[in-house]
Amino acid sequence: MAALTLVSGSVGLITLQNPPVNALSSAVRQGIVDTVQRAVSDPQVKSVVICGQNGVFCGGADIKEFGKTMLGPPLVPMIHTIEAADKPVVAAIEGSALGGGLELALGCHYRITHSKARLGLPEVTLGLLPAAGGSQRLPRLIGVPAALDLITTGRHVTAAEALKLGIVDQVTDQSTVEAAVKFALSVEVQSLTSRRISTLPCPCPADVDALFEGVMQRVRQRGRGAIAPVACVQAVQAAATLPYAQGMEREQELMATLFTSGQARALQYCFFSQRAVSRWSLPSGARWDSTKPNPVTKVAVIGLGTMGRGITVALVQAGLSVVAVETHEQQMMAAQRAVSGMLERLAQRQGVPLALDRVRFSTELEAVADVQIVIEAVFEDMALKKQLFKQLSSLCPAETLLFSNTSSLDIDHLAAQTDHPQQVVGMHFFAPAHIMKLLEVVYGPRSAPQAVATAMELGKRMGKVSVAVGNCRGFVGNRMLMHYLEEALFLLEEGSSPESIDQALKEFGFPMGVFQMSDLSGLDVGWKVRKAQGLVEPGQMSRVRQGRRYSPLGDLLCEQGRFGQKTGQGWYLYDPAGSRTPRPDPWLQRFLEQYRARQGLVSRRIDSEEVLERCLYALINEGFHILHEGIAAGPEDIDMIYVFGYGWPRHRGGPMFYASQVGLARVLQRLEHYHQLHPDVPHLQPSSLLRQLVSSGSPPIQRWKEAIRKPHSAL
Ligand SMILES: CC(C)(COP(=O)(O)OP(=O)(O)OC[C@H]1O[C@@H](n2cnc3c(N)ncnc32)[C@H](O)[C@@H]1OP(=O)(O)O)[C@@H](O)C(=O)NCCC(=O)NCCSC(=O)C[C@@H](O)CCCCCCCCCCCCC(=O)O
Repeated sequence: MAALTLVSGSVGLITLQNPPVNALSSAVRQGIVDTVQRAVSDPQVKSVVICGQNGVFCGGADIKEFGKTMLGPPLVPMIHTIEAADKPVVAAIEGSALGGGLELALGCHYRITHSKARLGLPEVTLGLLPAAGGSQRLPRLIGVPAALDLITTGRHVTAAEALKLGIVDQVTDQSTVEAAVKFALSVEVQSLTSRRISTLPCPCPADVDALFEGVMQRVRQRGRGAIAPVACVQAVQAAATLPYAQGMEREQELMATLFTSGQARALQYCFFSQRAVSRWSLPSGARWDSTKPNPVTKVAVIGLGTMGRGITVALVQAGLSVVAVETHEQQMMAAQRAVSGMLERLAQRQGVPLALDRVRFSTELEAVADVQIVIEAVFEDMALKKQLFKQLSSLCPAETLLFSNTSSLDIDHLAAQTDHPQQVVGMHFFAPAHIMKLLEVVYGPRSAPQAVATAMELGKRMGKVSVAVGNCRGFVGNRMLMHYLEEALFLLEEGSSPESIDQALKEFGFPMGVFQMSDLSGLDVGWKVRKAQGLVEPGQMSRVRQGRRYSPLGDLLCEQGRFGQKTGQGWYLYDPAGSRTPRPDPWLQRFLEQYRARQGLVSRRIDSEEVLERCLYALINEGFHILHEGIAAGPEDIDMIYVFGYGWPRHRGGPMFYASQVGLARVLQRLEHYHQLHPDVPHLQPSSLLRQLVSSGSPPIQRWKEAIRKPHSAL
């Protein structure tokens, strides 16, 4: 909806009314068309200001309408009518002007912006392009290079940058609407000829062809198979080379391809899922909207290795006071230097004051006695963590929350060491903890809802996408990953190579393949976990352990001291040790040949389809088990964990969304096929939830939750 009022005697003020972000739903578009028509034909109105209700100009087209029958007036002619008006139209931008919102503002003759507003054309992040004239008007207004940057990255700019680029005409710290009304009064009699952006020529640099070639190459590389950035470049190219009307035709043509694509559906699913996971619920029925988090100002971090340092930095950046504890003097000094350096670099990069005074370093555990939350980040060793939780329980007041940064250890065992198990929650950060967006918040059966609410809120303050998950071995992310890794090893045994497996996964859209990833994180990490599980038998080649197929390949490499990048050798060669560029290793090829010969394995050719099916469907199948057990509340939770923590290509929506796009029946059929071939691999046996969903007609992903009847903790 939109309302028209007359202000200051001659200004028609149009207010968009569609909370929370004034998205351009069909009703809003109709409201704009009606109010603009009334304002233009009203002789009392000499100029027009368009603003948004509640401090937000407009968040763009209503994404919820995509995929449905489009009703109401279309955006393009609506914006053309505004631009063609013979009375000056001023956009008063507060909060956000994004996507169609900015396109609407570009159709206006002037733009006045509040200093705290953000502007941008983020359509590419939704698998689209700015198709309400944005791809044609923005380059005409700010030039091709700057427009290419904004449109292909979707990044938001501040009001100050928007002014510098020439997107807006004025920035104000005061009331934007008042400033816009004043401005409108001042331009009522001025000519509008040079203010209609669509009529302007598109300023191009001399080497425009080379520019497009370079940008196209970059977006293809960065996009890892995403089609929208490529279409964005093509649309801007049309602006640079064609008259406006033909450019618009090209914009619409490119949009038509994107609009119905699977990638757009996946990216829009990610947009809503990212927001949905903050609305957590527990099997007990406790929920985000009925549980208040504790107020938090001071947090302690114990253990200042790589993870502890990253967590400390993230907390300081969130504005919290931090007590950072490392009981070994020398390690504490090294950590202090490292954390200070990280904070200094971040302050410099972000142009904000250095906040070193918010961290106090200590070697005394007693220093944590007055904080509201303790985050334990010591070495991943159950005995060590148990002992620490026992100490913390006697040291801290009953109301202190005790969080453990663990990637796989049982939260219930840690809670059992304390007098107040309801205060214990797991916080699985991903390295580097001050950069990676994902946080798994792990609740046990005894965790209090308030403790979970506080952990989720803390994650949000640190800028994380926090996902609440139940307690089980590996939680959600690592539990699924285990089968992905195992399948990759089995494929090696059967004849594949690290290079061809990694290549297939990179072509799928992962930033790196499974073997490159293992080399980066260190092969010794998994080795330690397998040792703790009793799976490692030094020097042994047996391929059945604990009653199921097992590949000792990783253990054999570790026994040779090949731990990956840090030792210069792993699945690849790194020269010098610590270098990040993997090179195929002829030694490994010989080693695999000898291994297969000793095991009596006949090598066969394995294509990329099999690599993807075996690795990804094994991972997805575990996702269905996790959903069935209630460890994750819904498929969105799993998908956001994979998109934000494991490099799953966002344009494929996450593993569970991908399964829904491939078709559940197809996934089930392929799993059945591979399980028949490999009956000693239990993780290839299709989950009963998958079977149930297929037999109920493969409902859309939004309706899977209806099939999961009784969620519960696995432990
Ligand atoms: C705006 C924000 C920055 C605000 O952030 P904040 O943190 O304050 O709040 P939240 O993000 O939590 O959001 C609150 C709430 O609002 C929902 N929401 C936000 N934005 C939208 C939106 N645009 N639409 C709908 N809903 C929105 C959000 O989901 C939250 O609700 P929830 O219940 O989920 O908690 C921030 O929200 C933000 O960044 N928003 C998105 C901004 C954006 O990306 N905008 C671009 C939208 S796409 C667009 O504008 C496209 C246009 O360029 C062109 C459209 C032309 C269409 C023409 C179609 C032609 C097709 C032809 C094909 C024909 C094919 C054929 O059939 O042949």
